[in-house]
Amino acid sequence: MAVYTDVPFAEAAALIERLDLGVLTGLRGIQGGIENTNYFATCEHDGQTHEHVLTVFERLGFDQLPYYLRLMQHLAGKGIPVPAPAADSQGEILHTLAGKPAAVVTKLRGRSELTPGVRHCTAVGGTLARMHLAGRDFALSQPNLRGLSWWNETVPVVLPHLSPAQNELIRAELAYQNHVAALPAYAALPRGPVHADLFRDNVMFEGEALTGFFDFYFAGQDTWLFDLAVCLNDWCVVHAADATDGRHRADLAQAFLSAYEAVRPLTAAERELLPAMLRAGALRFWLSRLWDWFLPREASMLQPHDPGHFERVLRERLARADALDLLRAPCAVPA
Ligand SMILES: Nc1ncnc2c1ncn2[C@@H]1O[C@H](COP(=O)(O)OP(=O)(O)O)[C@@H](O)[C@H]1O
Ligand SMILES: N[C@@H](CCOP(=O)(O)O)C(=O)O
Repeated sequence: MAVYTDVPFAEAAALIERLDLGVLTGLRGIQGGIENTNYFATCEHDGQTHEHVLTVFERLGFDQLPYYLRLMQHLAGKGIPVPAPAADSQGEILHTLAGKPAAVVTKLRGRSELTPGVRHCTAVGGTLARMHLAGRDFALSQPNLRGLSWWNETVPVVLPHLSPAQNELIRAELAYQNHVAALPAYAALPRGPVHADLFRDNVMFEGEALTGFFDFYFAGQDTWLFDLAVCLNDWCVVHAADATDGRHRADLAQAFLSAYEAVRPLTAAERELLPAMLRAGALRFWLSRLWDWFLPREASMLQPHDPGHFERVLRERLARADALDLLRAPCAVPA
């Protein structure tokens, strides 16, 4: 559980009232998450009980946050299932709590599915493609702040903590990703606002029905293919306690890709660069997990994710050409 900032109840209640969300009756720190402080806020409004999520942003500042919150507002307005930020009477959706930026968003129903099946992957793949298309006319722009520039800055910071073999792997992969980013095929990739962290724990389901994507606070302008690769690395792998090496599961990967392509078929450049982006997705999360592990912040309670998992995923993507061939195979696109 990550609760970096203890929000006084009275301060939260005043914000809830200002947002016309009723009377705050409960405020519970949320388990899970590593980036921000999150609370469930229970409110009584017109005799009904509603739940919202109150987030205090720990690393992101007032400059970057409008992008994420307006993106959620934009997507929600287009019917994509994402939490909608609550606005005050002036239309402002970015607020201040305990001296830090804060937001209140709608709580999604259901729970995350950590051992997804084909139907879950189908639902996420299709919704991801719809989200990409819905983001095309979003007016604001902000780079993916955990993209290549950040990798170039952060690899030297974590290098002193790595073994010689890890050192060699991460430097080689960084060099490869810089090379890929300079390719004409990379320049040709379609792009727009992407979630960039759409892991299993950032999607809610009721049974097999998807109720929404959340945690947009790593979103940014990037290639749609990178977003897809991040998902394939997390959703479509063997989810077993004894197999945490990131091997792809063909049925899940094909279901995810088919559903995605039923909405938006991949371009030739995307097919060519999917293996490179799968590696990029693995590097991105290996690096951020190393950074969180070796350079932790103060927190009331904090469980950093295991960096070793994404080191294994990266090694797996490098070693198993057959897994990449599987993903490059043409997918059935309904007429
Ligand atoms: N809009 C939401 N609806 C329902 N639950 C949410 C919502 N936002 C966050 N949560 C809950 O809070 C937990 C932590 O949120 P998350 O955004 O992943 O935190 P962090 O940004 O710190 O990584 C999630 O696992 C989920 O249970
Ligand atoms: N998904 C990332 C960590 C980001 O944390 P989140 O709880 O905000 O998704 C990872 O698994 O390393």
